[in-house]
Amino acid sequence: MKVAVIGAQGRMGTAMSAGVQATEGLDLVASLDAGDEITVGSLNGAEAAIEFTRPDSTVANVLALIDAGVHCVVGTTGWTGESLDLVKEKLEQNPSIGVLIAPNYALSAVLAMVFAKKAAAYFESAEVIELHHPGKVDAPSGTALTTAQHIAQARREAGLGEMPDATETDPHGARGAVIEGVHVHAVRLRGLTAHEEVVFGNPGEQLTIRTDSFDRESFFPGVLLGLREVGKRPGLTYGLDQLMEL
Ligand SMILES: NC(=O)C1=CN([C@@H]2O[C@H](COP(=O)(O)OP(=O)(O)OC[C@H]3O[C@@H](n4cnc5c(N)ncnc54)[C@H](OP(=O)(O)O)[C@@H]3O)[C@@H](O)[C@H]2O)C=CC1
Ligand SMILES: O=C(O)C1=N[C@H](C(=O)O)C[C@H](O)C1
Repeated sequence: MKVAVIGAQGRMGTAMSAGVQATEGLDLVASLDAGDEITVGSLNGAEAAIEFTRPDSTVANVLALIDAGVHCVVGTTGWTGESLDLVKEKLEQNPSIGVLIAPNYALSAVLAMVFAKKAAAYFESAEVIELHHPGKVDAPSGTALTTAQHIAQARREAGLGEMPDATETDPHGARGAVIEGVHVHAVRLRGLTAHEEVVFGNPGEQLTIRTDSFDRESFFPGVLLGLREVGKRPGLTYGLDQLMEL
Protein backbone atom coordinates (compact mmCIF):
# COMPACT_ATOMS: atom_id res chain seq x y z
CA MET A 1 0.00 0.00 0.00
CA LYS A 2 1.26 3.46 -0.91
CA VAL A 3 1.00 5.76 2.12
CA ALA A 4 1.27 9.53 2.65
CA VAL A 5 2.01 11.08 6.05
CA ILE A 6 0.52 14.52 6.69
CA GLY A 7 2.22 16.39 9.54
CA ALA A 8 5.34 14.38 8.70
CA GLN A 9 7.77 16.67 10.56
CA GLY A 10 5.84 16.56 13.86
CA ARG A 11 6.24 14.25 16.85
CA MET A 12 3.59 11.81 15.64
CA GLY A 13 4.37 12.25 11.94
CA THR A 14 8.01 11.33 12.56
CA ALA A 15 7.05 8.21 14.53
CA MET A 16 4.39 7.14 12.04
CA SER A 17 6.77 7.65 9.08
CA ALA A 18 9.31 5.39 10.81
CA GLY A 19 6.57 2.81 11.40
CA VAL A 20 5.49 2.88 7.75
CA GLN A 21 9.09 2.57 6.53
CA ALA A 22 9.69 -0.41 8.83
CA THR A 23 6.56 -2.28 7.75
CA GLU A 24 6.64 -4.74 4.88
CA GLY A 25 3.96 -4.01 2.32
CA LEU A 26 3.79 -0.28 3.09
CA ASP A 27 5.53 2.27 0.90
CA LEU A 28 5.94 5.86 2.12
CA VAL A 29 5.36 7.89 -1.06
CA ALA A 30 4.62 11.38 0.31
CA SER A 31 5.63 13.33 3.43
CA LEU A 32 3.73 16.61 3.72
CA ASP A 33 3.78 19.22 6.46
CA ALA A 34 2.69 22.82 7.14
CA GLY A 35 2.80 24.89 3.95
CA ASP A 36 2.54 21.90 1.60
CA GLU A 37 -0.60 21.71 -0.53
CA ILE A 38 -2.55 18.46 -0.49
CA THR A 39 -3.22 17.59 -4.13
CA VAL A 40 -3.27 14.48 -6.30
CA GLY A 41 0.21 15.54 -7.44
CA SER A 42 1.76 16.11 -4.01
CA LEU A 43 0.25 12.84 -2.74
CA ASN A 44 2.32 11.04 -5.36
CA GLY A 45 0.04 8.04 -5.89
CA ALA A 46 -0.79 7.48 -2.20
CA GLU A 47 -3.75 5.20 -1.59
CA ALA A 48 -4.08 6.08 2.09
CA ALA A 49 -2.90 8.94 4.29
CA ILE A 50 -2.02 9.12 7.97
CA GLU A 51 -2.93 12.58 9.33
CA PHE A 52 -1.49 13.95 12.60
CA THR A 53 -1.33 17.74 12.42
CA ARG A 54 -3.16 20.33 14.52
CA PRO A 55 -6.80 20.73 15.60
CA ASP A 56 -7.04 23.91 13.47
CA SER A 57 -5.70 22.20 10.32
CA THR A 58 -7.11 18.69 10.31
CA VAL A 59 -10.59 19.39 8.88
CA ALA A 60 -9.27 21.13 5.75
CA ASN A 61 -6.62 18.44 5.33
CA VAL A 62 -9.12 15.59 5.54
CA LEU A 63 -11.51 17.28 3.08
CA ALA A 64 -8.60 17.77 0.64
CA LEU A 65 -7.53 14.13 1.04
CA ILE A 66 -11.06 12.91 0.29
CA ASP A 67 -11.16 15.18 -2.78
CA ALA A 68 -7.90 13.59 -3.90
CA GLY A 69 -9.44 10.10 -3.58
CA VAL A 70 -7.25 8.96 -0.66
CA HIS A 71 -8.42 6.93 2.35
CA CYS A 72 -7.61 8.64 5.68
CA VAL A 73 -6.42 7.44 9.09
CA VAL A 74 -6.70 10.52 11.26
CA GLY A 75 -5.33 10.98 14.77
CA THR A 76 -5.49 14.73 15.17
CA THR A 77 -7.75 15.89 17.99
CA GLY A 78 -10.32 18.69 18.09
CA TRP A 79 -13.13 17.08 16.10
CA THR A 80 -16.69 18.25 16.86
CA GLY A 81 -20.13 17.12 15.74
CA GLU A 82 -20.09 19.95 13.17
CA SER A 83 -16.67 19.14 11.70
CA LEU A 84 -17.50 15.43 11.54
CA ASP A 85 -20.66 16.39 9.60
CA LEU A 86 -18.50 18.23 7.03
CA VAL A 87 -16.52 15.01 6.51
CA LYS A 88 -19.71 12.96 6.16
CA GLU A 89 -21.03 15.42 3.55
CA LYS A 90 -17.78 15.25 1.58
CA LEU A 91 -17.84 11.45 1.77
CA GLU A 92 -21.35 11.39 0.30
CA GLN A 93 -19.82 12.94 -2.83
CA ASN A 94 -16.93 10.41 -2.72
CA PRO A 95 -18.69 7.19 -1.67
CA SER A 96 -15.73 4.84 -2.23
CA ILE A 97 -13.48 6.62 0.30
CA GLY A 98 -13.04 5.52 3.92
CA VAL A 99 -12.06 7.86 6.77
CA LEU A 100 -11.12 6.63 10.23
CA ILE A 101 -10.86 9.25 12.97
CA ALA A 102 -9.80 8.13 16.44
CA PRO A 103 -8.85 10.15 19.52
CA ASN A 104 -6.31 7.51 20.49
CA TYR A 105 -4.63 4.70 18.52
CA ALA A 106 -2.82 3.12 21.49
CA LEU A 107 -4.47 -0.22 22.21
CA SER A 108 -4.17 0.33 25.98
CA ALA A 109 -5.98 3.66 25.71
CA VAL A 110 -8.75 2.22 23.53
CA LEU A 111 -9.27 -0.58 26.05
CA ALA A 112 -9.18 1.90 28.96
CA MET A 113 -11.97 3.90 27.30
CA VAL A 114 -14.05 0.75 26.76
CA PHE A 115 -13.49 -0.48 30.34
CA ALA A 116 -14.31 2.97 31.75
CA LYS A 117 -17.60 3.02 29.85
CA LYS A 118 -18.46 -0.41 31.27
CA ALA A 119 -17.51 0.55 34.84
CA ALA A 120 -19.32 3.88 34.81
CA ALA A 121 -22.76 2.48 35.61
CA TYR A 122 -21.54 0.93 38.87
CA PHE A 123 -20.01 3.91 40.71
CA GLU A 124 -21.33 7.04 42.40
CA SER A 125 -18.27 9.09 41.45
CA ALA A 126 -16.02 9.22 38.40
CA GLU A 127 -13.28 11.67 37.40
CA VAL A 128 -10.74 11.71 34.56
CA ILE A 129 -7.13 12.86 34.90
CA GLU A 130 -5.07 13.16 31.72
CA LEU A 131 -1.33 13.80 31.82
CA HIS A 132 0.71 14.86 28.77
CA HIS A 133 3.95 16.38 27.52
CA PRO A 134 4.02 20.19 27.72
CA GLY A 135 4.16 20.58 23.91
CA LYS A 136 0.51 19.56 23.59
CA VAL A 137 -1.61 22.44 22.22
CA ASP A 138 -5.08 21.30 23.29
CA ALA A 139 -6.66 20.55 26.67
CA PRO A 140 -8.35 18.43 27.70
CA SER A 141 -6.95 15.68 25.50
CA GLY A 142 -9.24 14.19 22.86
CA THR A 143 -9.02 10.91 24.73
CA ALA A 144 -10.14 12.47 28.03
CA LEU A 145 -12.98 14.28 26.28
CA THR A 146 -14.19 11.02 24.73
CA THR A 147 -13.73 9.09 27.99
CA ALA A 148 -15.81 11.66 29.88
CA GLN A 149 -18.53 11.61 27.20
CA HIS A 150 -18.68 7.80 27.38
CA ILE A 151 -18.90 7.86 31.18
CA ALA A 152 -21.66 10.47 31.03
CA GLN A 153 -23.61 8.43 28.47
CA ALA A 154 -23.29 5.23 30.53
CA ARG A 155 -24.44 7.08 33.67
CA ARG A 156 -27.47 8.50 31.86
CA GLU A 157 -28.39 5.08 30.49
CA ALA A 158 -28.08 3.60 33.99
CA GLY A 159 -30.31 6.33 35.42
CA LEU A 160 -27.59 7.72 37.68
CA GLY A 161 -27.95 11.32 38.78
CA GLU A 162 -25.32 13.92 39.58
CA MET A 163 -22.16 12.83 41.36
CA PRO A 164 -21.75 13.74 45.04
CA ASP A 165 -19.76 16.99 45.42
CA ALA A 166 -20.17 19.49 48.24
CA THR A 167 -17.86 22.10 46.66
CA GLU A 168 -19.39 25.55 47.17
CA THR A 169 -16.50 27.81 46.21
CA ASP A 170 -13.88 27.19 43.53
CA PRO A 171 -12.61 30.61 42.40
CA HIS A 172 -9.48 29.11 40.77
CA GLY A 173 -11.14 26.29 38.84
CA ALA A 174 -9.48 23.62 40.99
CA ARG A 175 -12.25 21.14 40.23
CA GLY A 176 -11.20 21.12 36.56
CA ALA A 177 -13.28 21.13 33.38
CA VAL A 178 -16.76 19.65 33.51
CA ILE A 179 -17.68 17.58 30.45
CA GLU A 180 -21.33 16.49 30.56
CA GLY A 181 -21.13 16.43 34.36
CA VAL A 182 -17.79 14.58 34.53
CA HIS A 183 -14.79 16.46 35.99
CA VAL A 184 -11.65 16.30 33.83
CA HIS A 185 -8.20 17.42 35.00
CA ALA A 186 -5.26 18.10 32.65
CA VAL A 187 -1.61 17.88 33.77
CA ARG A 188 1.22 19.13 31.49
CA LEU A 189 4.63 17.95 32.66
CA ARG A 190 8.07 17.65 31.08
CA GLY A 191 9.01 13.98 30.77
CA LEU A 192 5.48 12.71 30.15
CA THR A 193 4.20 11.40 26.81
CA ALA A 194 0.47 10.48 27.00
CA HIS A 195 -1.28 9.08 30.07
CA GLU A 196 -4.79 8.89 31.51
CA GLU A 197 -6.28 7.76 34.76
CA VAL A 198 -10.00 7.23 35.28
CA VAL A 199 -10.96 6.99 38.95
CA PHE A 200 -14.28 5.60 40.13
CA GLY A 201 -15.53 5.70 43.73
CA ASN A 202 -18.21 4.10 45.85
CA PRO A 203 -18.52 4.03 49.64
CA GLY A 204 -15.50 2.04 50.85
CA GLU A 205 -14.11 1.11 47.41
CA GLN A 206 -12.36 2.59 44.41
CA LEU A 207 -11.45 1.47 40.90
CA THR A 208 -8.59 3.05 38.93
CA ILE A 209 -8.16 2.44 35.21
CA ARG A 210 -4.84 3.75 33.91
CA THR A 211 -3.26 3.81 30.47
CA ASP A 212 0.30 4.95 29.72
CA SER A 213 1.89 5.59 26.35
CA PHE A 214 5.58 5.90 27.18
CA ASP A 215 6.58 6.22 23.54
CA ARG A 216 4.89 7.28 20.29
CA GLU A 217 5.60 3.88 18.77
CA SER A 218 2.66 2.73 20.96
CA PHE A 219 0.29 4.42 18.52
CA PHE A 220 1.56 2.61 15.41
CA PRO A 221 -0.14 -0.81 15.77
CA GLY A 222 -3.52 0.92 15.95
CA VAL A 223 -2.68 3.14 12.98
CA LEU A 224 -1.54 0.06 11.05
CA LEU A 225 -4.84 -1.68 11.83
CA GLY A 226 -6.57 1.47 10.58
CA LEU A 227 -4.56 1.49 7.34
CA ARG A 228 -5.43 -2.15 6.69
CA GLU A 229 -9.15 -1.68 7.37
CA VAL A 230 -10.01 1.85 6.24
CA GLY A 231 -10.28 1.06 2.52
CA LYS A 232 -12.72 -1.76 3.27
CA ARG A 233 -15.03 0.61 5.16
CA PRO A 234 -16.31 3.42 2.95
CA GLY A 235 -17.70 6.38 4.91
CA LEU A 236 -16.73 7.70 8.34
CA THR A 237 -15.66 5.42 11.19
CA TYR A 238 -15.09 7.09 14.57
CA GLY A 239 -12.93 5.31 17.15
CA LEU A 240 -10.48 2.43 16.80
CA ASP A 241 -12.72 0.31 19.04
CA GLN A 242 -15.03 0.00 16.00
CA LEU A 243 -12.32 -2.13 14.31
CA MET A 244 -11.42 -4.21 17.36
CA GLU A 245 -14.55 -6.36 17.91
CA LEU A 246 -14.73 -5.28 21.57
N1 LIG B 1 -5.06 9.77 18.02
C1 LIG B 1 -3.90 9.48 18.61
O1 LIG B 1 -3.59 8.32 18.92
C2 LIG B 1 -2.92 10.57 18.85
C3 LIG B 1 -3.27 11.84 18.53
N2 LIG B 1 -2.36 12.86 18.67
C4 LIG B 1 -2.80 14.15 18.17
O2 LIG B 1 -2.12 14.37 16.93
C5 LIG B 1 -1.93 15.75 16.73
C6 LIG B 1 -0.47 16.01 16.45
O3 LIG B 1 0.30 15.75 17.60
P1 LIG B 1 1.89 15.94 17.57
O4 LIG B 1 2.48 15.12 16.50
O5 LIG B 1 2.35 15.78 18.97
O6 LIG B 1 1.99 17.49 17.18
P2 LIG B 1 3.24 18.24 16.50
O7 LIG B 1 3.00 19.71 16.72
O8 LIG B 1 4.52 17.63 16.96
O9 LIG B 1 3.08 17.91 14.95
C7 LIG B 1 2.15 18.49 14.09
C8 LIG B 1 2.82 18.68 12.74
O10 LIG B 1 1.85 19.10 11.81
C9 LIG B 1 2.36 20.23 11.11
N3 LIG B 1 1.28 21.03 10.56
C10 LIG B 1 0.68 22.14 11.05
N4 LIG B 1 -0.28 22.56 10.22
C11 LIG B 1 -0.29 21.70 9.17
C12 LIG B 1 -1.05 21.60 7.98
N5 LIG B 1 -2.03 22.50 7.70
N6 LIG B 1 -0.79 20.61 7.11
C13 LIG B 1 0.19 19.71 7.37
N7 LIG B 1 0.95 19.75 8.49
C14 LIG B 1 0.71 20.72 9.37
C15 LIG B 1 3.17 20.96 12.16
O11 LIG B 1 4.03 21.91 11.57
P3 LIG B 1 4.40 23.24 12.45
O12 LIG B 1 5.13 22.74 13.66
O13 LIG B 1 5.25 24.03 11.50
O14 LIG B 1 3.09 23.89 12.80
C16 LIG B 1 3.89 19.78 12.79
O15 LIG B 1 5.03 19.40 12.03
C17 LIG B 1 -2.49 16.44 17.98
O16 LIG B 1 -3.82 16.82 17.75
C18 LIG B 1 -2.45 15.32 19.02
O17 LIG B 1 -3.38 15.51 20.05
C19 LIG B 1 -1.13 12.64 19.17
C20 LIG B 1 -0.75 11.41 19.56
C21 LIG B 1 -1.61 10.26 19.42
O1 LIG C 1 -1.10 15.21 21.93
C1 LIG C 1 -0.82 14.04 22.28
O2 LIG C 1 0.32 13.70 22.57
C2 LIG C 1 -1.89 13.06 22.32
N1 LIG C 1 -3.07 13.38 21.87
C3 LIG C 1 -4.21 12.56 21.84
C4 LIG C 1 -5.28 13.12 22.73
O3 LIG C 1 -5.42 14.35 22.83
O4 LIG C 1 -6.05 12.35 23.31
C5 LIG C 1 -3.90 11.10 22.10
C6 LIG C 1 -2.85 10.88 23.13
O5 LIG C 1 -3.35 11.23 24.37
C7 LIG C 1 -1.60 11.69 22.80
